[in-house]
Amino acid sequence: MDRIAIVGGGRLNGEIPISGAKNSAIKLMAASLLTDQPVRLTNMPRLADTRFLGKLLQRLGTSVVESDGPDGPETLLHTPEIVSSIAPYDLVRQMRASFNVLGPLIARTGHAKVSLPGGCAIGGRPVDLHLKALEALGARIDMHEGYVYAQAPRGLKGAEIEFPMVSVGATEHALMAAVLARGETVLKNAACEPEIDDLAECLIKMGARIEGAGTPTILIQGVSRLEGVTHSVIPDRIETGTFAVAAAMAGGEVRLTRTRAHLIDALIEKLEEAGADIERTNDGLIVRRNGARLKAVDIETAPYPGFATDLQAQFMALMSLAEGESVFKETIFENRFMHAAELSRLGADITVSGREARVRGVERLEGAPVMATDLRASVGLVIAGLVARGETTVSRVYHLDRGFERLEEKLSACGADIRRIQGPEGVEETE
Ligand SMILES: CC(=O)N[C@H]1[C@@H](OP(=O)(O)OP(=O)(O)OC[C@H]2O[C@@H](n3ccc(=O)[nH]c3=O)[C@H](O)[C@@H]2O)O[C@H](CO)[C@@H](O)[C@@H]1O
Ligand SMILES: C=C(OP(=O)(O)O)C(=O)O
Repeated sequence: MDRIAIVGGGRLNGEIPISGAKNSAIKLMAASLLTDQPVRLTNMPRLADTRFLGKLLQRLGTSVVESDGPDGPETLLHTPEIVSSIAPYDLVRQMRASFNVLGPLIARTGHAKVSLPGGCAIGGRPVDLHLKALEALGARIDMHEGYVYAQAPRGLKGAEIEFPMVSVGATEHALMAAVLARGETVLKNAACEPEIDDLAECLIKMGARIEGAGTPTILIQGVSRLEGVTHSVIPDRIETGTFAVAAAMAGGEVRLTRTRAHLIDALIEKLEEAGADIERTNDGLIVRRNGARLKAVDIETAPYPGFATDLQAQFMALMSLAEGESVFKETIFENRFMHAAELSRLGADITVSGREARVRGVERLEGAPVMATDLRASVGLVIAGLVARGETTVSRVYHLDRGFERLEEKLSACGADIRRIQGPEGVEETE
């Protein structure tokens, strides 16, 4: 099992190119099942999650070819025929987004058997909204022994679907299924995350008829088939935000490139309120902090364009050294404060009560062994390690590898003292 060791104290100075968004790439990969033509995804992040999903797609009949193109890493996905409509437990349990193959499989073949998903353990994470949306589109759903069985022998039919709460995954799932359904579908109270816009943009290029993606109401006119496409994955806003927080934490000056500052407006507002200096550029942003201690600010997570729950752990690490007390309210997932206990091992002063955490800024953190509990929590610990005195070792790095491409390399290039300690060969720990 690999660990990451960080010796804290140095500032960060330099440039970090941002990769394609994990949470977009994996949905786009699933969407490639909707056509029998080749789908070329450029600006692809190379991550454990994209690798896992590639394995699942291969099982379903997709050829998956990775290469390096002029715009960085590419993946060519081609599913001339669905050879299996079964997504087995072993390939779905590791990552939530694997479940999103269900809709495309039903849309393409009229039936599917997909294991209930895994993913970060940050709350109950049911899939009822996904299933209700598919039922509304005419699929018959049954559940046995951890598997969802879906049937729509005469194809899917457009419907009006109003989500009782905002769900990124359910919105994407309904969108992917509705593009090949007969007639019109209206999605109300849809999620507005940039990854949904990215998915819709790709589907439109494939011939889908979609209006309103990125707003709470999405209108879809079903078409009978989709074409192949070349599509560049949107920059990863969570990686962008993570490095922005890391720079604000360590101090110095870091230029984030190949990204878009507006994707993290809510975070930028909070970083500025805390006292960091942010400059928006044509291809990203520059984050500076020279000397002065940051001030405590409060955070409440919310669906986009609100403060992203996927940046909450990183910001908590930042606030652990700020002057004053900050209150964190986590409104999306009921169990997403597991990093608090690990940050406390480094000397942070944090009290968690239900969905609220109070962080009283301390003068310094001290390095210690800590354990990653989920993807974003683990990078929050790395950020804390960047400033903690002495060495911090983060174990269970497989969480980190799900969503951060070449993290050590990118931080080292800015002067961080960070290295991976390889675990014994042949031992790959999974969730
Ligand atoms: C792979 C991916 O893109 N993951 C992201 C996606 O997760 P994911 O798509 O799983 O998150 P959702 O937006 O669906 O979840 C939001 C809330 O809705 C609840 N819910 C969701 C579906 C459902 O059928 N029933 C239900 O009750 C969830 O438990 C949660 O409390 O959006 C989250 C919220 O921005 C991010 O933290 C994840 O990084
Ligand atoms: C929670 C995340 O991923 P998943 O939904 O796959 O668990 C994440 O990307 O932060």
